[in-house]
Amino acid sequence: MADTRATDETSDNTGGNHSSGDGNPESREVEKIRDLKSVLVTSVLNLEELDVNLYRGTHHWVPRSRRLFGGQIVGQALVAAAKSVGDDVYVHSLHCYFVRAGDPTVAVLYQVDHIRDGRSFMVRSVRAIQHGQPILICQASFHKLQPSPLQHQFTMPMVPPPEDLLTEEQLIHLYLTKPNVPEKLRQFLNQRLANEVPIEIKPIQPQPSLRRPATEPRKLFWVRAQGHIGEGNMKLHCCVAAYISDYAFLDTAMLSLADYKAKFFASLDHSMWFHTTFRSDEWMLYECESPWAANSRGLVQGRMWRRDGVLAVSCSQEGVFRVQPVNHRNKL
Ligand SMILES: CC(C)(COP(=O)(O)OP(=O)(O)OC[C@H]1O[C@@H](n2cnc3c(N)ncnc32)[C@H](O)[C@@H]1OP(=O)(O)O)[C@@H](O)C(=O)NCCC(=O)NCCSC(=O)CC(=O)O
Repeated sequence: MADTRATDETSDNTGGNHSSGDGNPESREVEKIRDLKSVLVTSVLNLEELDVNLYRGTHHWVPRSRRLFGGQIVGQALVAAAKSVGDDVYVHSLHCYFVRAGDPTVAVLYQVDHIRDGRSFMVRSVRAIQHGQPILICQASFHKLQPSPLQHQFTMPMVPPPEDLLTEEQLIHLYLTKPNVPEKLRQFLNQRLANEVPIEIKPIQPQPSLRRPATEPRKLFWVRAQGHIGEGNMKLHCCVAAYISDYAFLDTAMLSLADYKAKFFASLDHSMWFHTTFRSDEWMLYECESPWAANSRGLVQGRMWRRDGVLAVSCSQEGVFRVQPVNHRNKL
């Protein structure tokens, strides 16, 4: 299982032709959009400095739950923490609790505490605040680069390259061209299309219908930030990865249960470990699995792979799930 190649990349696990664009007008349109600077950089993660160690963040996309997207709060908290450290240290891990639902109608304040500045490691604590109360507490630790001969990593799963797969959006368009799509499902899918989440996803095994069988709680998809970010700013790529890592992650735990839907679900905590350099605006394979669920909670673990097979980020999260049976006759 272990691959001692670790961070020195040479091969590409996905095979296939990796040139972007296939000459058709739709692909060219997508490439044009990709030339625009990512909204994650221009707006979502662009915090306003209010005072020393105090920042304000605003929102771009809000999920259907009408509570703030957890990835946005974690990403913004990491931006605030990273502003308080020098350019010679990089975030290597963060650990957060979502203690209250975020209110999408007001901005979020981020207050940074300097916990410790050591010789190799620096630790920061960030509180995200709305209405005078914390909605998230986050500890982030930063490390100087200290190369070592101790190196290993798991091997990236073999999957088709992103160029051979359709985006979620393209899959939905394709599905909607079919005759006899139930009205409720059509409405649901149209809502998905209206979603302005600044992330692109290409599922490895798409599930086109709401009515899916119970499966192993594991899924794989290619993911990247929408728009251009560019090389060079590793701090920023880590903050964008924090945003991305919470999207479509927690529902992995629901895959083992068919014929139920989550009446209420929310992430309780979120942890990340950053292993090496990567580009969050380039395709990364997100491997998500849930080793356990019971007692109205589920644990999910994720690995983000660079497409050359290097393990870039590991994540884990526990969520609360209140489920109820789906009445298919009414829904479809
Ligand atoms: C996790 C918490 C809800 C825990 O708070 P409480 O202990 O007060 O909550 P609670 O359990 O009493 O209630 C939560 C909801 O469950 C309902 N509820 C409670 N007991 C229940 C039961 N036995 N059966 C069915 N439902 C029940 C409540 O009415 C309420 O719904 P109702 O509220 O409808 O009345 C809170 O800490 C919180 O909101 N944290 C923030 C979580 C978050 O926003 N994470 C990031 C976004 S999620 C994300 O980003 C992932 C993603 O979207 O993919």
